Amino acid sequence: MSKQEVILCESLETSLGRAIELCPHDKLFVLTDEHTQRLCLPSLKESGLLKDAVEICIGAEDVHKTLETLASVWMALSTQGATRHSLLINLGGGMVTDLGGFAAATFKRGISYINIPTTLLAMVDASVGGKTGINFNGLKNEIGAFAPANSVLIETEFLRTLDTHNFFSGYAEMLKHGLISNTAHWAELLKFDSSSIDYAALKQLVGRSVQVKEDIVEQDPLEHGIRKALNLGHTVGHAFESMALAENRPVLHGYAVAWGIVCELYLSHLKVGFPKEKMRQTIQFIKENYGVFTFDCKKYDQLYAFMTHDKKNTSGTINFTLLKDIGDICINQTADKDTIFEMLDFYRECMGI
Ligand SMILES: NC(=O)c1ccc[n+]([C@@H]2O[C@H](COP(=O)([O-])OP(=O)(O)OC[C@H]3O[C@@H](n4cnc5c(N)ncnc54)[C@H](O)[C@@H]3O)[C@@H](O)[C@H]2O)c1
Ligand SMILES: O=C(O)C(=O)C[C@@H](O)[C@H](O)[C@H](O)COP(=O)(O)O
Ligand SMILES: [Zn+2]
Repeated sequence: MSKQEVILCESLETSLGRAIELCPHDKLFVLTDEHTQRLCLPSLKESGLLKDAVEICIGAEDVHKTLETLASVWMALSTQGATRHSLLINLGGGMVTDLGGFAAATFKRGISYINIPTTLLAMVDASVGGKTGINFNGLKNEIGAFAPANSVLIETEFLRTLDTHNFFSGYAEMLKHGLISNTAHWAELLKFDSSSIDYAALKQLVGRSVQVKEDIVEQDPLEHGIRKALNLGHTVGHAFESMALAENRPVLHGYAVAWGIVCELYLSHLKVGFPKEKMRQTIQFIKENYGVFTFDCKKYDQLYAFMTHDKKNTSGTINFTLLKDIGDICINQTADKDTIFEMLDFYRECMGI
């Protein structure tokens, strides 16, 4: 898989002009969602680089990361003259870069695309590394492909319009990157002052966080091994997210991951000795900033069933990525049903539900 270019932009206009030049094309398309069309596209159009672009706009949020929305993007490309030599620019959060990336990967068996992430989560995680796809059959990212963008252009100025909930959603993936990298990065993340954001400092943090992901993806682009580190918190987090979708109370991805990290740090402590004090500090940060996903023990079997669909699983065994310590990653860890239920008991006890 070709290594993609990830740029922490000083000038988005300059970086975009160069990225477009690197992708010779016959027609240009720009995919936004209904919010990024209003909030992010106008500043991009001022550059003149998109003057001939065909705009495609889809509904916002994960509830639109569906086959129906994907088909609408395929239809727009097909009816508005896209060819195998056309170029797609995805301007949005992870929903847009996941769905748009998969649309690009599948239209005429694949066209080039550029990601311009506009949420914190997309900047540090979703837009990088080539995981694309949609939710299907009530399951997160059930359909998709590994298809990296040609270029990823990170412009942190877009974060100035991002609401607090979505800021913290992305921050959860940064916390995950801190936990899988080193104690200094983890400690820095726990003490960031989110009440009055220093955007220059945030840009540096974004750079460090996306580098953690880039380094892992470069070692294992197709998730045969160490890339499973990036899935810390997701075995449980995706089950929470799928249950929330099924109960029509959708939660932001990062919140599900944060609550999943509570569970999987407990499992890490129980099975591979993750230090209790670091677990306590991390859980305290999550409790203070992420609220709680509520369910009772009658839901354990359904959560367990969701976990059996996790793409990391092999031969029917639920797979977890755990930590012996910060930065000390244990992939391909398993737990029996009783232990998983004990983990869910711990979550409910420590989150007070
Ligand atoms: N492919 C990957 O490696 C990867 C990694 C992490 C998450 N994901 C996926 O990413 C999705 C979550 O991404 P997300 O959190 O970016 O959600 P999102 O794309 O739904 O964006 C969240 C909300 O923020 C709005 N928004 C976007 N940019 C904005 C801006 N600059 N200012 C104001 N509002 C803005 C959007 O319109 C939307 O309403 C999930 O589907 C998750 O599964 C994928
Ligand atoms: O890039 C990866 O690898 C990740 O696991 C990043 C995750 O934060 C992201 O949510 C990803 O979409 C989850 O992958 P999945 O294979 O569990 O769907
Ligand atoms: Zn994630």
